[in-house]
Amino acid sequence: MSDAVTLAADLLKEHRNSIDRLDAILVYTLGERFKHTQAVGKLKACHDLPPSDPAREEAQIARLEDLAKRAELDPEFAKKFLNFIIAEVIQHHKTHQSKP
Ligand SMILES: O=C(O)C(=O)C[C@]1(C(=O)O)C=C[C@@H](O)C=C1
Repeated sequence: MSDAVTLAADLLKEHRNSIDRLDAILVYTLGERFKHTQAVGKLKACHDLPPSDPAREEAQIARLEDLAKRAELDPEFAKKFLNFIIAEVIQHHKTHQSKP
């Protein structure tokens, strides 16, 4: 193998190691987030509160778009990602509320 090919292979390996480490952080972070939203779901079910809170979501999206810009992440992607997670949380809340 030429030096250039070896170097490229080493760099690819390093990037993939970083990607695997960051994917693990994402999964553990999401796990932590879902623990909190599960607790919120129980509170909402106990106190007859609506599963979704559009005003809160609006504030969260605005904050995340700002963070994304600072982190050099596409703000549209950040928004879609948060909306995807929140939609899942709302489904969990609804499931809680439908249980007697
Ligand atoms: O903060 C709440 O009230 C939640 O239920 C949590 C959460 C979220 O996942 O961040 C989910 C649904 C709401 O519409 C707003 C936010």
